[in-house]
Amino acid sequence: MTHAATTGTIVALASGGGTSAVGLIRLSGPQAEAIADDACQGAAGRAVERRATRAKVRDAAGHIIDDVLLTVFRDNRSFTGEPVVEIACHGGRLIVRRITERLLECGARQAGPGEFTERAFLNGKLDLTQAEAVMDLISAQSDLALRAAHEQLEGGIGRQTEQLRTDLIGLVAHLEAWIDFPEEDIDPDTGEVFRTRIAAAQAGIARLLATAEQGRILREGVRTVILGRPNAGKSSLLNLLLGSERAIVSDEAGTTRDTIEEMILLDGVPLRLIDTAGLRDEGGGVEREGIRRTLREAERADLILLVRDATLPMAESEVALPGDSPARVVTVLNKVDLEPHAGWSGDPAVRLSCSSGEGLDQLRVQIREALDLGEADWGEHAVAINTRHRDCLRRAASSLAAADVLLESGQAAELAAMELREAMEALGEIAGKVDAEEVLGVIFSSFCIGK
Ligand SMILES: Nc1nc2c(c(=O)[nH]1)N(C=O)[C@@H](CNc1ccc(C(=O)N[C@@H](CCC(=O)O)C(=O)O)cc1)CN2
Ligand SMILES: Nc1nc2c(ncn2[C@@H]2O[C@H](COP(=O)(O)OP(=O)(O)OP(=O)(O)O)[C@@H](O)[C@H]2O)c(=O)[nH]1
Ligand SMILES: [Mg+2]
Repeated sequence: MTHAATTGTIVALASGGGTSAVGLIRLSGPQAEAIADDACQGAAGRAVERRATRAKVRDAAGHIIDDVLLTVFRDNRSFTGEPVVEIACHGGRLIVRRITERLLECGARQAGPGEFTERAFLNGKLDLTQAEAVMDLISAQSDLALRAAHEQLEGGIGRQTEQLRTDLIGLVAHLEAWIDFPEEDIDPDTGEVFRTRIAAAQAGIARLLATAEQGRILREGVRTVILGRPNAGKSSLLNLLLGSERAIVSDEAGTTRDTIEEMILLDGVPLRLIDTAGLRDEGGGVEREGIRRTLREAERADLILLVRDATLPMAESEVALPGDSPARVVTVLNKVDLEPHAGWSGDPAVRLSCSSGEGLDQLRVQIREALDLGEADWGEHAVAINTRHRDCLRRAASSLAAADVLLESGQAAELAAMELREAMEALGEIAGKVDAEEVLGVIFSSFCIGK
């Protein structure tokens, strides 16, 4: 989102950029209706609000640019919370360009990235987590990701963090009143009561933080790295899981030189599949660089599919996994359609033939099990925080921990109050609501100081 002051009446194409049956151009700002009237001979002013109205957009010389449907949103009842006019035109590139140019000529300016949503935020229609959810909705690649984005758009995360912040406001108010007005008849809660309330807030933060991993998976996919010796069938496995011939497969060892990434859905869970260069000790130049990249991917993996060749004895590189990756591992014995090597030993999770597809269902089951994505975690109310929320929550958690230590020592109430305010501020950043006046409001309304 832009952070420049957002003023004036902005215009932008709201629909996709290519050629389509209909394109949607949005105008938002104080002059939206007047500008649309200029371009459409008063049709916007005559339109009933929120009702599609037929109109013609004309250029300065009076020539028709297009036959359109206008929708006028008045009294700030709109997505952005300010006057909006939407123009549904024919979706040709030239038509869209000419209409946009005409609206610019009539006094609109081109919107910056995210500026409509930014205005919705500034006008209080959305909090920051909801604005982020709009972006998540648009980029969702799976039904689960969509559901999580909808949950966030409904205000789930904003509500939860605001509740935590409200609890802290009460706590800070109480603590500061106690510090500032020791002679007043304020119930001097003992440090223990304060600390119990801090512990409750910490538990709430921990619950939200625990969804970060799920949020990352929803947004980026499970990093699934396909490892194995050259020619084991790694690229064949990528292609099989994808259902298309994405990677080059050949009987020449060392075919894949650089990593290849593709997203797939496994029972609705997004996996980012990463095909790698085969691991072996010899080889030089390009191949060695390929192996270096493979090792780096292995270190960052959530899941490793270790592909072994059933027709060969186990190689040195297959005995131990490279590095000390924390990833789950599923061992796949490939080429089971061929005569197995007599000396093959081990207990693979899956016996697979990339050539025939035999064992693919079993592989899916094993991946699902290795990921341990219980149904409950991915159910209806999938709240999943993003990295910005995580960073704010971590800051809040460390301030709360500091406040707790100070209160435990029993003598640094002022410092503890400062830490609590820091925690509140960090929480407030999540929904974009930071307001120091609120604490004062609570002090004076609930404690009647100076009566
Ligand atoms: N034509 C069109 N379709 C769209 C959008 C849009 O801006 N225009 N949206 C853009 O993302 C999404 C829908 N989101 C919207 C959210 C709020 C309001 C709105 O008019 N809010 C008013 C009135 C509320 C009501 O009557 O329910 C308000 O909040 O005051 C409109 C669309 C997807 N589809
Ligand atoms: N019979 C049989 N051949 C297979 C199977 N899977 C792969 N192959 C063959 O094995 C050879 C190597 O397959 P690739 O998928 O290119 O192997 P890779 O692990 O990606 O190899 P590099 O990229 O060189 O590391 C090709 O000739 C494949 O057709 C299988 O299940 N059965
Ligand atoms: Mg390959």
